[in-house]
Amino acid sequence: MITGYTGTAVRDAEQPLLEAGRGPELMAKAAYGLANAVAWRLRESGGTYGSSIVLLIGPGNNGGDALYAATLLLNRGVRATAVLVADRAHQEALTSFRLAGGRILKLDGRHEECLAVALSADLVIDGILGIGARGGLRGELAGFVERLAEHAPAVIACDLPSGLDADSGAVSGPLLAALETVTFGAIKTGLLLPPGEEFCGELSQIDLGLELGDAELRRLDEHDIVDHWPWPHRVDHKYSRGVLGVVAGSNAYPGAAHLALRGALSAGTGMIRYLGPADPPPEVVRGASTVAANRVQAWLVGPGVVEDEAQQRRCLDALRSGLPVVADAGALSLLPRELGPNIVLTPHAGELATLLSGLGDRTERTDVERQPLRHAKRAVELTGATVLLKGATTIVVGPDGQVYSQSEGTPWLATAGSGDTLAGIIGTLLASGVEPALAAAMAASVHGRAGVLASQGGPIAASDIATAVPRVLGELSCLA
Ligand SMILES: NC(=O)C1=CN([C@@H]2O[C@H](COP(=O)(O)OP(=O)(O)OC[C@H]3O[C@@H](n4cnc5c(N)ncnc54)[C@H](O)[C@@H]3O)[C@@H](O)[C@H]2O)[C@@H](O)CC1
Ligand SMILES: Nc1ncnc2c1ncn2[C@@H]1O[C@H](COP(=O)(O)OP(=O)(O)O)[C@@H](O)[C@H]1O
Ligand SMILES: [K+]
Repeated sequence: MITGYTGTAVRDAEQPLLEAGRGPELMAKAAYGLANAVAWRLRESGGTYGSSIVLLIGPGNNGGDALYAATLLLNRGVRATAVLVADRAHQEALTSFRLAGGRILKLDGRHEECLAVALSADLVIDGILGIGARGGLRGELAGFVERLAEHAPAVIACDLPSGLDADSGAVSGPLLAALETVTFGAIKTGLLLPPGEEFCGELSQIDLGLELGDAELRRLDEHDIVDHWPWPHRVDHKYSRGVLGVVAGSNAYPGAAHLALRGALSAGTGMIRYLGPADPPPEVVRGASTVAANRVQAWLVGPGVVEDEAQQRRCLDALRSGLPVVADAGALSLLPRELGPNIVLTPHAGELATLLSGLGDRTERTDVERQPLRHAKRAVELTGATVLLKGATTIVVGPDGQVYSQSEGTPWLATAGSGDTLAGIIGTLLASGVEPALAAAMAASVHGRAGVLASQGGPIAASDIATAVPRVLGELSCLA
């Protein structure tokens, strides 16, 4: 499992060590880790000795880390130029850098020269701002970084890409996209959240020996899926594995029902009872026409439910049944005011904006896209439900505040019906008794992996995702 911590949590964890006078030791560890990562990249692109790096140095300790790292690299034969972008820089680190033979330039009005130097380097180290940043890059510096970013230089970010909000992943102003972000002490939550995540490149973490409390955010890996997936036992039968009720499809949109059912079947459900006008596949049992007359362990409601009163009534009945429910698509506009934590809502950014606006918080889709975690948390606060916000990175927030961020997918997953199969997988997990936030996060992970497996780099249809899910689970089961 990958865990994410806020900048504040990292600062708090550092505090006792700083008070004990161990600040220089922490910086030395951070710098050593950064220097190794840079050396590794330089070796990959032709060798360390004689190569050149340019450091963009801001006013705080982030710049200090970069300067100390460069001092180590100067001693290994790397040529290094520091471009000071603020009116001050970490003094001791600057002195070490200068004494080791580093060249120093000031940005101050000399953009053309600094740009030319940066573009001639093998690597640019972004040491402008770290967890002390407040807001994005501004003014003259923003203009310089914007111009440099247009040339897409090879960048390693020190702790985080400067201008990215360490806690939320929000991006305001220009940012240098990194090949790699070398982060210190703990992975900051903003590095695992959109939109900032897209600028981080590969993530590596340098251990500083900090004592951290509970993580703010988790990202499940394959071992977590193996540990928590409801693998069937030898003595299981279809009822013990869980029965899922599905209310999906309408006369206008029968296809969504098929995809949701295929998603649920692909994840290994014990049985499905289907309510709606579509013709279900042979593996699916037709349920009694009212929700109350069906014995199930969980419901999946909403895919393809549009302008169909009978189906909408069933969605509402399921939402009020007290059982775990995944509410997708059409069901998101039918929600009762009070929801419990065992209801999983699965909006994309546009649907979340509509949902929040309907609850009195006027929100545009772009607001959600700029700060997805904040808006997903707001939806949890207002509804009491578990919220899965879909996207290239899918975020799950549970009512107890647990946050998951899953990012296994491929952009080819952005295809009609893809969300219906995801809802099906969540439904199967809920029917098996998996706790809702974990069910949603595992489903997002497996859905993403299935997309990658089905795609092999090329386009996919939503049904291909469902076809790939059993293979993904088969491969994962080998790790068990
Ligand atoms: N605290 C520690 O013990 C350690 C910190 N480390 C490094 O220290 C960094 C944090 O250092 P600092 O607290 O000095 O913070 P930064 O290096 O992020 O710099 C913050 C300073 O930049 C200025 N600033 C803030 N927002 C700005 C903006 N939008 N535009 C222009 N200037 C802005 C302010 O003057 C602020 O004091 C971490 O990211 C990490 O790289 C590491 O050395 C490990 C140990
Ligand atoms: N760029 C992307 N990269 C990876 N996954 C994506 C991307 N865009 C969308 N997805 C995933 O594809 C699915 C799309 O769901 P949704 O928007 O509900 O589509 P539909 O309603 O057509 O089924 C979600 O699981 C989402 O996380
Ligand atoms: K930085």
